Amino acid sequence: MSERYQPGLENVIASETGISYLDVENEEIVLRGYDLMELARTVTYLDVACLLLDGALPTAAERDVFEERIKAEYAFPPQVMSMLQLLPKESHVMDVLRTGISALASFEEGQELEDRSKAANTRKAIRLLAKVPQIVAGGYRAITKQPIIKPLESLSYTANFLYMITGSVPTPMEEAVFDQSLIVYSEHEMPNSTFAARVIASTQSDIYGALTGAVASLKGTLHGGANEAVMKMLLEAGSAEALEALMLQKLARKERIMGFGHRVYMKKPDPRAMLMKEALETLAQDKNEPELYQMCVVGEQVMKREKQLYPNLDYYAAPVYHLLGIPIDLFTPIFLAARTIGVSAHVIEQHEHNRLFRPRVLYNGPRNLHPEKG
Ligand SMILES: CC(=O)SCCNC(=O)CCNC(=O)[C@H](O)C(C)(C)COP(=O)(O)OP(=O)(O)OC[C@H]1O[C@@H](n2cnc3c(N)ncnc32)[C@H](O)[C@@H]1OP(=O)(O)O
Ligand SMILES: O=C([O-])CC(=O)C(=O)O
Repeated sequence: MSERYQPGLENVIASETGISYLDVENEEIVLRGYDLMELARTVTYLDVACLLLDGALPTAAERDVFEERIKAEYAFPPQVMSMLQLLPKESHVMDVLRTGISALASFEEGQELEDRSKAANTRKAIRLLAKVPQIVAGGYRAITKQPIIKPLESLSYTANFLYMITGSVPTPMEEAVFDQSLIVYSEHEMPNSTFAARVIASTQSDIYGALTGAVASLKGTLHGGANEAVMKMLLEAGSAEALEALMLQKLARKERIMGFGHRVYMKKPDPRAMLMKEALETLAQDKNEPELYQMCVVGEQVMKREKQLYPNLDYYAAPVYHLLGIPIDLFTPIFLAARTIGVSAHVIEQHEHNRLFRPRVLYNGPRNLHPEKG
């Protein structure tokens, strides 16, 4: 048995994969052979979803068929939505999402839930693509006692997702920015949530269980939960000067600043953050909110100066979502909705080339104790 122990499994190779790889040295996020940043600038989220599931980019006609397959799965079990409506309004939307995804599993018919074949897992991934955004938007509306907005099939997948959240059909520019954010959130090699999903899938458990585990992982502020924390910090500060002061106070108290640092990029920029920074600049101009962009840039400079830390995706995705009129409580759930396809691809791969995850420990507890007799 290897005695090498890496706390947090830092730099440990946990799996072989053909899905994605962070080539930090060359500042490239490789996604099935493509550069994620190039994909985000040139194709749509559904193209990337197809690429993740099938291993190849679709033609325009194939992408249309894929979109139709998703829309054909828009029908949502009313029992699940009624159940979500019973949850207390204080519930975290990630908990609502966890409950909703878990409950959806019970509505798979026949042997479908237990079928681990690639074809069956792909069908379930497509159903999840259709239904997870409805749990995000509808679940939030359910607990906040707002009317639930049903999907509009005449809208694109991405425009409909935003429409179900805000109640307004997005402008082409809003749709494009939101779509780009979904692409950059879609897949990222082996983050904690994907690892959790693969560990669960490795017992031959089903895709819903694996995704439910990923939701629980992604909720934490050291992972997906950071995007909500970022927006709260930006709103609390309210101006560039106040943000600088707030960050310095937090750093003096040895607190972490959400949206900065990354286990893999470490002291290098997260390319996705830079793309969202561009999107924020464009959106801020369009919405006549240049101060928000300026404030974020100042925050970035402060962290570079004080800690040599760069922003991660969550730092710039948060203000983008804010300007799109999305409530903060939905930021992390949207991350999960976008990541559903990446996690699904990993579950499919895990089931196809499975070996049970079962590591060992470095035991540091006592030994040779005995219960007292009598
Ligand atoms: C899309 C995503 O999920 S990206 C991640 C989103 N999460 C966040 O933004 C949360 C804030 N960031 C962090 O907490 C960390 O950078 C993590 C969890 C993402 C990565 O952490 P790790 O790889 O475990 O690094 P670790 O926690 O060992 O930090 C290394 C050093 O950098 C410091 N550091 C790292 N991130 C931050 C931060 N955001 N603010 C302040 N200091 C930080 C640590 O305090 C530590 O300093 P020290 O060596 O003086 O003690
Ligand atoms: O890779 C990670 O550890 C976290 C992250 O950025 C992501 O999941 O997008």
